Order: sequence, then C-alpha cells, then structure tokens
Amino acid sequence: MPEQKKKLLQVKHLKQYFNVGKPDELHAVDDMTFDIYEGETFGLVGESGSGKTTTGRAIIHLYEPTDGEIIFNGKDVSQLKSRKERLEFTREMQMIFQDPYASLNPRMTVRDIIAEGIDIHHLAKNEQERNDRVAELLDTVGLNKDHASRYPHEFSGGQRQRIGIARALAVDPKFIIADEPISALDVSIQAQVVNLLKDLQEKHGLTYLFIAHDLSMVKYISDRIGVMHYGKLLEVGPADEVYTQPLHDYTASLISAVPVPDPEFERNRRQIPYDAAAEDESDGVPRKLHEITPGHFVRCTEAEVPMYKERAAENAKKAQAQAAERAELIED
Ligand SMILES: Nc1ncnc2c1ncn2[C@@H]1O[C@H](COP(=O)(O)OP(=O)(O)OP(=O)(O)O)[C@@H](O)[C@H]1O
Repeated sequence: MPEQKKKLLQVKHLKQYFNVGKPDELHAVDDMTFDIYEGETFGLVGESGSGKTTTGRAIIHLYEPTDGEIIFNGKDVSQLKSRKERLEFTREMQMIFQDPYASLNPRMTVRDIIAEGIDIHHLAKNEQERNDRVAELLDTVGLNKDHASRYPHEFSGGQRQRIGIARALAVDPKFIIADEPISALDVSIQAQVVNLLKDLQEKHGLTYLFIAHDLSMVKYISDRIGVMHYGKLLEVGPADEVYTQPLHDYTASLISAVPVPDPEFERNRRQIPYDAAAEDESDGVPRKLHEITPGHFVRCTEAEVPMYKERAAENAKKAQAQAAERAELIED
C-alpha cells in the first residue's frame, strides 16, 4: 500500500470505555492503533457489538477518548485550540449514517438538510448561491434539483442515503466516515450507492473509513481492511490479501460465513468455527499487531510470529497454485 502517502488519520492506542453501571467498565474500543492514508478507503469490519461504530464516533470526536490519541491532518483532535481549528475539523470530517430514515430530520426540506453545513460554515454568500450549491449537490448524487423543496418521507431508502451523502459533501470534506451506509438498503440498491461513493472519492480526492459487517462488500470498496473483535483489531492488511489469504482464525471464520453466489464454491465451503477462547489474553503475555508480510498485520504475541509467517507462506503458495489452475482452465 501507499507507504509514501500521507497519513491523513492516525489512531494511536485508542481506548473508549463506557461506564454501564456494572463493576467493570465496558471496553467498547480497547487499544486500537491504525492509520488511514490520504485518498484510500479503509474498511473496518466485525460482528455487531465489536466496537466499529464507537471507533467511528471517537474518531469524529463525539466522545472524549478514555485513552489514546486521534491525529487528523497532523493535529490531535482532543487538543484543537481555537474555535477556528475546531470548526475546520467539523467541516473536514463528515459522517454518513446507517439509517437513512433516522438520520434526516423529517421536518426539514431536503434543501435545508443539505445546506445545514453550508450555513454553519458560511459557505454561501447569499440565498441564490446557497440554492445553486444545493442543486449542484443533488445533481452530483444522482437526484433532481426539483427534489430540494420536498421532505425526507417522500423518498426511498436509497434516495435518502443519497441526500445524506449530499449533506456530507456540501462542506467539501477531506474525510468521510461511512457507518454501514448500505446495510439498511435493498440489495439491488446497495451496489449503486457503493459505486456513487467510489465515483465521488475519485472526483473529490476523498478518504473513507467504511464500516460494515459484510466482508465481501468491504473488500469491493476498500484498499485496506481492518478486522475488529471485542474492541480490538485482530488483523489489518491489503483488502484482497485479507480476504483471500487471511491470517487470523477469526478473519477466516468471518469469510467462511459470507454467502458466495457460486455453487462450486458453496459446495466446497467449509464453515470455519471460531473459538473466542483462543483470544483469551489473561495470561498477561503482551499482544500487539505484528507485521507478518509487508503491510499485513496480525494481533499476536511475539512467540506466535513464526507460526503466522509460516501460515502466510502456505497461504501464498495456495493462492499461487489456484492462480495456475485457473490459468490452465482458461487455456483449455
Ligand atoms: N454510549 C454507550 N454507552 C454504553 N455502551 C455503549 C455505548 N455505545 C456503544 N456501547 C456498547 O459498546 C459495544 C460496541 O458497540 P458498537 O456500536 O461500537 O459496535 P458495532 O460493532 O458498531 O455494532 P453494530 O454493528 O451493531 O453497530 C457494545 O457492547 C455496545 O452495547
């Protein structure tokens, strides 16, 4: 991956604990460290409750981290000094939400929803400029400028998600956190919204954190993928490699759970059970993300590194053999 590229976001040892009234705090995010490079899409996957949304909300500074740092564009988001700096941060980082029904105010027109950020950041000189900008944004996301005076309930789920995307784009952000932006949509609409996000990324040089539980969709949109479980990152690497040559057993079990529209694959598919007890860290031996092959990390102890290196070599051999087999099939 683009090692020479600029790190737009650095998450360092992020901890986000919630006091849920029990003796122990809930460790929703527990020592997460990862970077996101400018212009890339980082896919964050994991099962429900693994802490993906909490990570996104911590990054956009809806929470004060329990511990750790979030550095955006070189600045610690917890240490922004002036009002100007804080305002700039709220403009540059935007969020798109899972539920396009709950995230749009039903009493506001589409125009006012989209223009909210334009107003806050004084990005239009007058009413005309504001209206023109909204019309342009509606066009950008594949909606009609006549839609501006309507209300959210008049739109389908996919259209509402497009309105949410227009609202995020309105302030010319650098970084967008898309929190399960397609999981509430019809399958037939999902690809359209993903393609729109991809097009916008190219046109506007955007950087994405794309949160999802479905690894197959994340693989399609992401450059790199991070796999999360119980508040921790277990594996990080290039999207293709994590998907086709997973190192951690948990990642392999997630992939084996994804239905694939290929009868041959389905017949041979083996559901890989995952024993979370393997993740028991109560032995006190320190674990962290170790780089096993260039850019591909797995959370483990120092002693486990050779085992993972062997696994990576086996995976690569298998992938090579499969590629050769495919090439032979094509020749026949
Ligand atoms: N504000 C909060 N107060 C207390 N606990 C919370 C809070 N927000 C999240 N949690 C808990 O933190 C854990 C992680 O939740 P989070 O929503 O981040 O997971 P997720 O991976 O995004 O799941 P989902 O896919 O269901 O949205 C869960 O156990 C959740 O109940």
